[in-house]
Amino acid sequence: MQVALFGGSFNPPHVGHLMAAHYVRATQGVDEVWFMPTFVHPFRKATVSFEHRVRMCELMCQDAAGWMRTSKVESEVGKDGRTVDTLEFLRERYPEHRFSLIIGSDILKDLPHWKDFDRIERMVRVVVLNRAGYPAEGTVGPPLAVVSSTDIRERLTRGEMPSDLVPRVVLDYAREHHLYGL
Ligand SMILES: Nc1ncnc2c1ncn2[C@@H]1O[C@H](COP(=O)(O)OP(=O)(O)OP(=O)(O)O)[C@@H](O)[C@H]1O
Ligand SMILES: O=C(O)c1ccc[n+]([C@@H]2O[C@H](COP(=O)([O-])O)[C@@H](O)[C@H]2O)c1
Repeated sequence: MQVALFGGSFNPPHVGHLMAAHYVRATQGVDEVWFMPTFVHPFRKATVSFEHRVRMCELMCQDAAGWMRTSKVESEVGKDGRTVDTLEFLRERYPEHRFSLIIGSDILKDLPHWKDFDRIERMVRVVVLNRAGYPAEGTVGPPLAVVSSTDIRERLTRGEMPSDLVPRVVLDYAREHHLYGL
């Protein structure tokens, strides 16, 4: 089975992530897309708890007939959240799967600070999505969705309800658990 891994903070997950997963499944020859919320972010990004972000991703995946999944693997690797270590762990756990890694073009600038990105490229196919506002060479597909978790958190802080940017089930969960000042 071909699996595309989509790591991120997902704080909260939004329609940009959803569109990206659909795009990859539709065009990149993969059977499944696995969202992998960060447990320890290598750059120490502050977020709501891992459990809340996992639950929001699970809710976002629930309509996708099984091909879109949420993995808690980052909490099992037991290191400092480096993607290369997660890939090693997954390859050992699922030797029968072929993995690829999805990243948005906004994080190309960070790659020099990643651990062993050259090794990652040797281990898996890296699919760089063309994130709207971050044009770069080597990306695939059209610009995707002007939406970010930062913008959503800011809107919520201002008392706006970004119901066109966040899946309804995710927003309902955030409201129920009083996340992001709701
Ligand atoms: N709108 C989008 N289009 C394409 N890729 C995206 C989009 N939003 C996020 N991504 C990609 O999804 C992955 C996880 O992103 P993340 O969870 O950090 O979302 P974000 O919206 O960038 O969050 P924040 O604003 O908090 O940094 C990254 O590889 C990122 O590049
Ligand atoms: O491996 C690394 O060194 C590394 C450094 C920074 C970020 N990452 C991964 O990049 C993914 C996207 O992160 P972010 O900041 O966009 O939420 C997420 O899966 C992180 O674990 C990985």
